[in-house]
Amino acid sequence: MKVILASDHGGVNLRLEIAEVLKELDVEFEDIGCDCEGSVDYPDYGIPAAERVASGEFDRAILICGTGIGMSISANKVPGIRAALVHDLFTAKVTRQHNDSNVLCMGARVIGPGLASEIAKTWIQNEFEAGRHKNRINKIAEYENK
Ligand SMILES: O=C(CO)[C@H](O)[C@H](O)[C@H](O)COP(=O)(O)O
Repeated sequence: MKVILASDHGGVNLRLEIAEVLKELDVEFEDIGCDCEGSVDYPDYGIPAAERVASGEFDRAILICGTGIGMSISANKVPGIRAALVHDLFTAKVTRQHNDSNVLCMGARVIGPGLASEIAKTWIQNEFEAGRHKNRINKIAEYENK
């Protein structure tokens, strides 16, 4: 699995923690920043990362901003992206099993690094269950392709 990792200025420290988690899990990843002291705009990182998942270059993305909301709104504008904003372990698991989410968004101002790391591990390690959930995802894709 190949993962692309990005954040705005609000998510830099948490992004570096998540990079360590990916190393521990032996997951191949590219970290595209930001490498910022000052303020940046989350769409400038979230949209390119999501596009690189949609194109097939990466399997999944993990995107972090202050709340995770800006990143999730941005990523979900890219056709083919199913970005999930997650701050607990239950939805980290279920969004993989039911939604086949290909982008995980978290808010560095919402949860601490311990929980965020567990969420990232859970999200990386769970698989899509398909079955009835596939029909639902297909309906989203059909709408997107209208
Ligand atoms: O998009 C967001 C809010 O939903 C993110 O949390 C951003 O990181 C945040 O808006 C950045 O805020 P700042 O005051 O410019 O640091």
